[in-house]
Amino acid sequence: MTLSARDLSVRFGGLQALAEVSLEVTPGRILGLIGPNGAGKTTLFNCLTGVIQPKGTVVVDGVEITQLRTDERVRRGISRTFQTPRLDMNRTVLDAVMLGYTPHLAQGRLACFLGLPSVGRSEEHLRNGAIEKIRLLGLGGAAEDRAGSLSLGQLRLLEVARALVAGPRYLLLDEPAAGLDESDRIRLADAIKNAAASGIGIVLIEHNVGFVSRLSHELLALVNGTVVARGEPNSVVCSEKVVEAYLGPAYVH
Ligand SMILES: Nc1ncnc2c1ncn2[C@@H]1O[C@H](COP(=O)(O)OP(=O)(O)OP(=O)(O)O)[C@@H](O)[C@H]1O
Repeated sequence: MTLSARDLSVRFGGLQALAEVSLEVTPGRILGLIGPNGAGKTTLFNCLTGVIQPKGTVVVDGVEITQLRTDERVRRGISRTFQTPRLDMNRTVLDAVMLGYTPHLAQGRLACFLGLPSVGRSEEHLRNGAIEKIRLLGLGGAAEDRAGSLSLGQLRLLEVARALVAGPRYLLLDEPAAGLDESDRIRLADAIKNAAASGIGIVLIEHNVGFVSRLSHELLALVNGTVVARGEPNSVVCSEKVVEAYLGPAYVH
């Protein structure tokens, strides 16, 4: 069981946004993805989720999915959040989170997805599942509020809840901690750890190197579309190329 990308390359005109990038994440593991602005982190997520068709291959649990559409990849167990939350701000928080079920509903596989004998009971199960995730992310008091009334940090938490209701085996989080205060950051960290402990493989893009290092089993560092370091978090953070990318050559000994 693995989500793996092999030799992904993407060009935007003259810009090499990704150059032969490979990664692997297995159930229960957290892979942190770091790198300065423009390094290619979101582009890599776009390749894994089908927003962009790269050169190279993407394989989930032994099945190549490189040519599959985004919704088909969700049904194969890959969910994501966006750096800038993509939400209808007029919906309630609960309705927005319930949209996470949509790819499963579209296939009429809901009863199967929920493990239910009949679809008759499914609406209640859907709501309960969504409410559980909303509470987990600390938004329980806001379930019936308009999404538009939430802060940007809370909208990011809402996106995590929405991604979780889809029942992913692999969860891709694009800067979920940006703009969160300390208590929300702790709640988010707990939710990520719990998701991993439940067997979900997680890829976490994060600029806060301390936050991502503490949470991740492994880090992968990208600079200008190229992998410059990967492995145990402390060794990646201290590696010459990562220090140079973040602080400049003057800081490299
Ligand atoms: N659709 C696009 N068309 C042209 N260039 C793009 C497109 N998407 C991304 N880029 C460029 O590709 C490079 C990588 O962008 P990407 O958003 O993947 O970086 P990132 O590491 O996620 O950065 P950040 O941390 O700022 O979000 C950047 O130079 C960006 O300007």
